[in-house]
Amino acid sequence: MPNDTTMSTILIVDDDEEIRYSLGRVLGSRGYQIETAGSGEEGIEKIKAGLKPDLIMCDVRMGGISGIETLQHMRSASSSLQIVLMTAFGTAQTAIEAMKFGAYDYIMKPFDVDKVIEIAEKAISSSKDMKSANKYEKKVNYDDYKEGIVGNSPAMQEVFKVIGQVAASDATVLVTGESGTGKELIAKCINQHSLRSGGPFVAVNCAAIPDNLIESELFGHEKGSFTGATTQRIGRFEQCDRGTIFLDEIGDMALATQTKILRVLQEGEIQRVGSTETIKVDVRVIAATNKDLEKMVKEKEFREDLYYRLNVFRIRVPALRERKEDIPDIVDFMLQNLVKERKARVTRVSPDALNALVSYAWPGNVRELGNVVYRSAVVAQGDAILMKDLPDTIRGISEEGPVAAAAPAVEPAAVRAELAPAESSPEGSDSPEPLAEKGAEPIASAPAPAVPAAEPMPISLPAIYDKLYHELRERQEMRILTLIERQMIQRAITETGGNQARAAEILGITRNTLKKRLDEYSAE
Ligand SMILES: Nc1ncnc2c1ncn2[C@@H]1O[C@H](COP(=O)(O)OP(=O)(O)OP(=O)(O)O)[C@@H](O)[C@H]1O
Repeated sequence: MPNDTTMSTILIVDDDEEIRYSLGRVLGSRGYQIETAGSGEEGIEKIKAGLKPDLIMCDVRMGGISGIETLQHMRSASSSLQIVLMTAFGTAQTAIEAMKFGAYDYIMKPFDVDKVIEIAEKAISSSKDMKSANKYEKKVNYDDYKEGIVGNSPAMQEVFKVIGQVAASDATVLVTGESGTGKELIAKCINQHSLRSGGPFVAVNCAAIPDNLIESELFGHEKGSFTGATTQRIGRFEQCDRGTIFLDEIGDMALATQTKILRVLQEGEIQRVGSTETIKVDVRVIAATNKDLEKMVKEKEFREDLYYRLNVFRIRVPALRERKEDIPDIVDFMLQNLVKERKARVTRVSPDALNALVSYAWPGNVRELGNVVYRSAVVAQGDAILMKDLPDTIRGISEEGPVAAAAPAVEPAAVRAELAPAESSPEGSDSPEPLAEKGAEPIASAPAPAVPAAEPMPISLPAIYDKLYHELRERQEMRILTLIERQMIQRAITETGGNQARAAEILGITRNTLKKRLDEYSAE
């Protein structure tokens, strides 16, 4: 007998009286209160009349409106309702539709009694989690954060004060902090509040550009100045005349280029590569680094004079683990953003999931948090992220055993926003047949190719892979899927140091399939 089923009600919607009876008996014997309806319309009427089931088990094919239509109606009536669809005719289309419109699960008739009970128990427990997440109110007013920087912690308030002090001046600012803490956001914010806000803001990641190209990138070049310079090129400094240039990862800049940056700061002029002509530029420089520049100066890896020039004002952005109290607000802000920008249906986080997010150490800082929130919103089935939707590392489960939390969790304050339309929300789905085109078994893990602006993510992302699989198959673009699959396989091989058994395990395919694919690639 499951725990605490006394208050749990299951509504069975099926036009087959026998199914209503037998399912009702099985679930009733587990202590659930059973309600039945002989059609989708009758089910909807019962909900309208005030019935509040914890779970609806609904047939897909019925006389009158279909199970999918019933699901859509009921979803819009209550976001925490869990709905399991049942069918004797399992097609890929129906399964995809069911999950897309937010079914908790999809089961085939004839039923395996144990399976039905297991699904019902899980769905009801998930419904309870969602209800408990319901009482939380929206934490942040999205429109108050036009700059996209959220943070009420004393540490971030200090950062905001310095931004306010330096913004209006033309002073050079050095922003320091670990990767993903929001240094670029802060640079943008300084620009927005400066007298140059109408001018261009150009960000250059110095670490991403090879040493031999960085000067041409920053200062431009003349035609023929080096092999490959077939046309004249205007550099970033010239492009952002009267604006602000953000030199990210300045600690990775070669000493020769550092000298030229110093000249811009001192003289306000540049020379294109291959030219002796000096060009005046009016550019404010904001630089950022996650390196210890003082140490680099001591070790003669960074020019001391440039360091002093850049360090006129310094903003140190605290790591996320130093301002855990900001996490609920940032999560709320990110979810509101997902609802707004991507029509996500997830608007909340259950208290225990939020607690786990707050407890985690976030080595990748806010960027990592953003990736986790997005990933979890994709796999979440209702309108709330639950504990089960979080990656294992955040839940404290890793291959090495539980992950130590960096600091005690703050009181879980959670997040709530207005209900968003569900149509184009990110879907989680149990793909019935990924890789079916090739007659192989599904790959259950993937990087995050469906997330345009996201950063590199762990490779175990079944829901995103599945979503992509169905979308691409619908558009008959299996070639793209093949390319993605290839990337996944290569990444798994690299990450496991060439261990095929482990790579196959991560990818969720057999070793034979992996071998077959690798043979195909090497035959090309
Ligand atoms: N306080 C914040 N509130 C909301 N979102 C934030 C905050 N700080 C950072 N982000 C988000 O986190 C991501 C990383 O931020 P950003 O690129 O500014 O970090 P960074 O420190 O410049 O990273 P890197 O050192 O790798 O260049 C971005 O998507 C940004 O919008």
